[in-house]
Amino acid sequence: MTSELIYGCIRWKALLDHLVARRQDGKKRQKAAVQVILRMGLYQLFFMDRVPSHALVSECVNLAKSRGAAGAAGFVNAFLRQYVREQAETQELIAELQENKLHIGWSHPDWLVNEWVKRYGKEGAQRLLSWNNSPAPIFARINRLKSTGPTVRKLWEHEPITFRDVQVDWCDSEDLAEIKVSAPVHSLDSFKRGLFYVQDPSTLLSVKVLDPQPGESILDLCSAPGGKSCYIAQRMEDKGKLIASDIDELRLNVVRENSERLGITCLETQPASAIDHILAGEQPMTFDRILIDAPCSNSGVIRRRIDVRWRISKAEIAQLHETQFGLLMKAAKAVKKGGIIVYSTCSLEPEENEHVIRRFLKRSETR
Ligand SMILES: C[S@@+](CC[C@H](N)C(=O)[O-])C[C@H]1O[C@@H](n2cnc3c(N)ncnc32)[C@H](O)[C@@H]1O
Repeated sequence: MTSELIYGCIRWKALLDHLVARRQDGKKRQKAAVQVILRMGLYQLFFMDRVPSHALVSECVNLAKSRGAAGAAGFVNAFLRQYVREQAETQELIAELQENKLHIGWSHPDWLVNEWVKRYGKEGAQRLLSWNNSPAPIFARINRLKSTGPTVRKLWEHEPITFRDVQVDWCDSEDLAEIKVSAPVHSLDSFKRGLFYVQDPSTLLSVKVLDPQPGESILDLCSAPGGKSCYIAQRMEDKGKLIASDIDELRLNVVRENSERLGITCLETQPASAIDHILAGEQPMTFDRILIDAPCSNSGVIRRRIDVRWRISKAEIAQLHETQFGLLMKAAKAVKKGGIIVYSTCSLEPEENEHVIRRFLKRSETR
């Protein structure tokens, strides 16, 4: 309930702030604490059905009193009560905003919505915006290096976890399940024993395309926290050499923890600077296959990374394009003749995807 309230207020911030602002009569914004309390009240009223309206109003008033905004308690009370009375009209207003002012109605940055409407049309953009605002399920990938799908499912029957099978074209259905856990995932014995990894099925697609084979040498250039590296190791049957690299050395610790928990032995972590060093040598080491799971705006995973929409900007996307292009150039130096490079992002923006590839191919043609 608490996390739903926090996530919901972040997701729907622009719409909730619009509902606050239209009652302000041109006055200045509320104090930060009051604004947050109003958002929480409105979110519960319009998006959660578990809290009776009288209870949420009195909770918000108490919060104002206990959070140094006692002077605003009367205002919070009157403000929320008016919305309780006008609940039906406000629902209609929200539906109208979702049709005609998409960035407010679906609570996304204006510039991003404009890009998506241009690219996907209004209906396509609305579907994407609505998807981004729906809570994301949790998935488990079974670790075949330690167990099998049926064995792990049997064990789960004795743990606080429910599951259902998941079918995708690019993965064996035995390997995937959607899970609901009523305790922290890391407290489960099956998790501690490394029998599964929490991972969205979409993240496995680039590894399937990479098609790593046992005995090969593979470089994962941007590997932290290790989701794809660990799946690469599984597909290599833990045989061969897998270098998991990243610019962030602290996050490489997490790759090591994950790979140890999953019982992987073919993986070795290396900071990005070490890869640069290897490539600068007289006879640089080269790899059969390289994955570049590039740092990106994450505009394609806003459903899961709920704060991303309020952090990304056009300028940042342009900067990311440069980093992504640089990584592709680095991979080109490190791949064996006839080897394979897979470039993937979690972004929907062409600047981070096809524009990077086109620039790379154009440059390669002229060499
Ligand atoms: C999308 S995440 C990788 C997710 C990872 N492949 C997984 O499946 O768990 C991108 C990673 O790129 C790393 N990164 C950013 N700039 C980098 C660079 N110039 N060289 C190498 N890694 C970089 C970030 O630290 C981040 O961990």
